[in-house]
Amino acid sequence: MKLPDTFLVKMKYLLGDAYPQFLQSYEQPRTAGVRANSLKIQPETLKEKLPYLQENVPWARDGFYYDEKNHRPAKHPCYYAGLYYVQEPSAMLPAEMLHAEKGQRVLDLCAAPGGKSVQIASQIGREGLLVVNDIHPQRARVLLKNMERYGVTQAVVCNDTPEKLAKVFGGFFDKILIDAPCSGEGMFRKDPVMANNWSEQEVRKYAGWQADILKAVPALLRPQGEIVYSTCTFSREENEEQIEQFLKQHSNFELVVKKRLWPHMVKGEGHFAAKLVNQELKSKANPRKDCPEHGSTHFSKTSRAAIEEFSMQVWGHVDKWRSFLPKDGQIVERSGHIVFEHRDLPTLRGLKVLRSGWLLGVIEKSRFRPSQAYALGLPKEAAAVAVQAYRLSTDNETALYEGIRYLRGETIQVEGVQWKKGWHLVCMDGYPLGWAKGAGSILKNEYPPGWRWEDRNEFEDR
Ligand SMILES: C[S@@+](CC[C@H](N)C(=O)[O-])C[C@H]1O[C@@H](n2cnc3c(N)ncnc32)[C@H](O)[C@@H]1O
Repeated sequence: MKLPDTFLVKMKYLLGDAYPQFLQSYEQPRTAGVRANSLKIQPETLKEKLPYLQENVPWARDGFYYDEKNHRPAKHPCYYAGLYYVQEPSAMLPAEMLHAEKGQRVLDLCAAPGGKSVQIASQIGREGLLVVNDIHPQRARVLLKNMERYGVTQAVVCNDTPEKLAKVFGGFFDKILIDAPCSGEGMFRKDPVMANNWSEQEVRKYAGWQADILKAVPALLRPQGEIVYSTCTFSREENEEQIEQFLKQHSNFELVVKKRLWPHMVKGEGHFAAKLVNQELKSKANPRKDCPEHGSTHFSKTSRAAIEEFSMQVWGHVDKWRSFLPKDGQIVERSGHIVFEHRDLPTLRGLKVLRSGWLLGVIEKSRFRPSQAYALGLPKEAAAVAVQAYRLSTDNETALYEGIRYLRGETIQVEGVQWKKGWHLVCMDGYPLGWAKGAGSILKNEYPPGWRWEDRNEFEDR
């Protein structure tokens, strides 16, 4: 692999005696990993489903290595059910270091495509509130889809600047992850194109962006709150020097821990992560909004009746749909969209928001049409008690192929089976996968076009 000369000179200076081992690491294959989505499945159960998973990633409880030459985990129906994320093992470190707790309010500031966001979502569970943001509109859309695929029900997906977020979420967050855009030196083995694009000028450009992003962070954090700053690059300008500069400007912050993952020392690519804590006990400038006002929202009688009719079809009871909602929130209706929103959410006016909460579905001609996000955010129990369901399994080749046919959008027909009218929940191994509509001898496929099984997969992480 050809690496830029100036990069090698810098690395030699940075690593000293360890430089030859570092160079040797480029002769080794890159590493690949999968992380169980513990919102849906425990890592041990996932290992039973994907027996080719190897040992645990040492710094990530839910992460496993796998051999990417022989296996493609993203080509499996359970991947479409959101049971796991394909993620480079070192990229699992920052969210692990952030260590968010159940019920906390967390911001993932530079979040797309969302590998770390999904990891944080598992930590805070269905009681927490996760705001994820990315400045790039197209990447923010992929981020939204990933949040939906992984069944994150308590998320707000934004596409705005850190400064604008700070105006709305002053002093709001318990924890913030800043997984900054960077020159990607740690990813050269994974993505050699990045090595071709590297220059010292690029490093300086990213360092400037990182400093700008960090400026907005203190205003977003509550007193005693914590942040993790991370990159997948080696340069001091983008790592230690950013932290030093930040600490100089904000004397109330303290560095708690700093970690580098080197490809010659661990089984993973290069990464940097540092955790800082805001020592302030009280902030007058940014009082935490504990009593948020909600915008004018309503849930009309017609919409309620429509969702009850749907609930009757799928679960045999008009009120059953309510039992699958998280505790801390309310149903809101905006322009026919039925959304479950977290109780703590402030007014988001002025922000570019792609989604605030869990989109259950839309009202069309007085009928409720469930969303794909609704199916994937439902707990396993909702599939177990469904009275109208198409239950698929990965147990044998034929059943597995049936699942793939559903994911490709094909109409379902099973010899001798008549499907009741109305909505059916399609499940894979007991996990919700999507919706279909009964119509006598056929089950009409309602798996959305933008989500279908394709050979190339836009969701694979870097
Ligand atoms: C390293 S990537 C994030 C990877 C992501 N955390 C993950 O684990 O999937 C950095 C992201 O920051 C975004 N970005 C760049 N400048 C930004 C800014 N000023 N504010 C917010 N996001 C920004 C980029 O679009 C990019 O998606």
